[in-house]
Amino acid sequence: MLQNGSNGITAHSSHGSHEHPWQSSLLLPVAVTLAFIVVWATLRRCWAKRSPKRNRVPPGRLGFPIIGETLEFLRMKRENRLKDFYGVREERYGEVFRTSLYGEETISLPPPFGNKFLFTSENSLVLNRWPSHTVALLGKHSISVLTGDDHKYTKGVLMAFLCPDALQRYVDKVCEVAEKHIANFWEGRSQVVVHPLMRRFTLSVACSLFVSLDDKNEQTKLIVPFAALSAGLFQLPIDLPWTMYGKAKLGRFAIHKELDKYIAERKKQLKDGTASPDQDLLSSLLTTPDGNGNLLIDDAVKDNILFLLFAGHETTASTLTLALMFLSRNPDSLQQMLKEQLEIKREKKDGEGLNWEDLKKMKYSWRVLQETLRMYPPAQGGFRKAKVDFEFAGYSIPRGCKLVWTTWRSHKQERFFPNPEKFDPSRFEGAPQPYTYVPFGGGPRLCPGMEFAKMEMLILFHYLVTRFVCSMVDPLEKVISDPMPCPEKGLSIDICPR
Ligand code: HEM
Repeated sequence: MLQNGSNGITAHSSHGSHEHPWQSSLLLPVAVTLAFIVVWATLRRCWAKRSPKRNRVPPGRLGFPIIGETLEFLRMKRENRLKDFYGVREERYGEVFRTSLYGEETISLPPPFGNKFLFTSENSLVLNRWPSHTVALLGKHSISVLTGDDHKYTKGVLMAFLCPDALQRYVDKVCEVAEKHIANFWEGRSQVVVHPLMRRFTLSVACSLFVSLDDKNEQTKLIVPFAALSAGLFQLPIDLPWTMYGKAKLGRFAIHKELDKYIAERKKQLKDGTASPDQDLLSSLLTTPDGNGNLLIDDAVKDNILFLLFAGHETTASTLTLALMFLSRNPDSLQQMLKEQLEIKREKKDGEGLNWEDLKKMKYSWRVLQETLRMYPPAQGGFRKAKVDFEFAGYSIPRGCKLVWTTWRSHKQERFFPNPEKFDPSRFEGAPQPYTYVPFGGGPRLCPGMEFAKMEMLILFHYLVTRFVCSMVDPLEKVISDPMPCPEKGLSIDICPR
């Protein structure tokens, strides 16, 4: 083969002229590029043919083969500039446009009616659909991946555990975890790095309530694997031990190993009566039968506990950290929050904890968190797949086509949130236009942990703002998303007792 190739090239020189070395060295790249273009054009034509009305496919740019526009998307996601990623394309192609993310053509629909459409068409026209490499990390039995009856059953089990009636029973426990956390990691210090501490706190709450795991050493074992899982979740899926994605897979493996232990132990306890079926989420998942009277297999229990521990701590840790950053930068907001929290504290006897009624009074504090979630939503959106061929805004969407909704196409838009770059909790005194404020998603996929997140964040803030005066070490610290938004260096703050 090699010989044939060299003959082909040397045939030129048999005419007497010596070829420049750059001429021969250019032949191969040119041929490869041409082949590339031909394959790419063919693939694009195939896609167009698959759609029922060829001329009504949404316009857009698909970028490079396979990679598509993923690298630009990831870079802008990291820099918190997804507003521009979507904005530039909207300006160029119109409200409904195509891009290519994680190896698949993807259509972006505009808020509010695109969000409404995706949230209300679940199961009839669209299905939830994560990229396959994300599924490999979250697990194929995880609620976030399930559809239809399997999804309904798992959501039912979770909601029994996360509904407001159940949440009221957890307030004491969360207060206890918050008090211990502050005593261990905040009191007696003059400076702390906030984000790792918030991660520790939210993981403690999740471990304690979801799997009754209170032992600090056992909880600590989960911190590194979860950090690896989180960091690799939205990276390019290159599965090597030293890539972010490869490390995330190792993280998942380490978490599953720990969960194997808890499940075996809990099954024993349920059998000998030392644990109850409604003790926590782990017991509920192990003992609640589905419509056919079947119990979940162990892999399904593991995937769901992993997802709950992940979703239940990374998102809230990001929001708590950024809310503290905004409060340090906005003394007026801090004063209003402090006033509200001190009024609640004044009504308490010494050592008395918070209760559900107290949380309802924290209206301004919740607006601070809502505004933080508007400006830096931990979940940038979600993917769906067309279940059947359908039309949207005059465009044909073929069955199997991937669709994306995102917080970034509405949260930072002047027309929905005037002066969108300004931190202004008072904008939540009224309700935002429907389907424009979507940090927790919507429809049947609405985050079931929304009220839980609100409860634990308000409780921690009560203790923090009433006990400490905080100021940022670097007031200009940049926020990056990796994958959740967070100050680049974790937010160092100086603290002193109030
Ligand atoms: C600030 C905190 C949080 C934010 C911003 C958030 C955001 C979201 C979003 C946007 C979705 C929907 C994704 C989609 O439509 O594809 C979601 C789903 C989910 N979240 Fe949260 N979440 C938060 C906290 C929590 C907590 C504390 C838990 C657990 C206690 C939790 C558990 C879940 C679960 C299980 C789902 C999957 C629901 C389903 O597929 O039906 N989340 N979350």
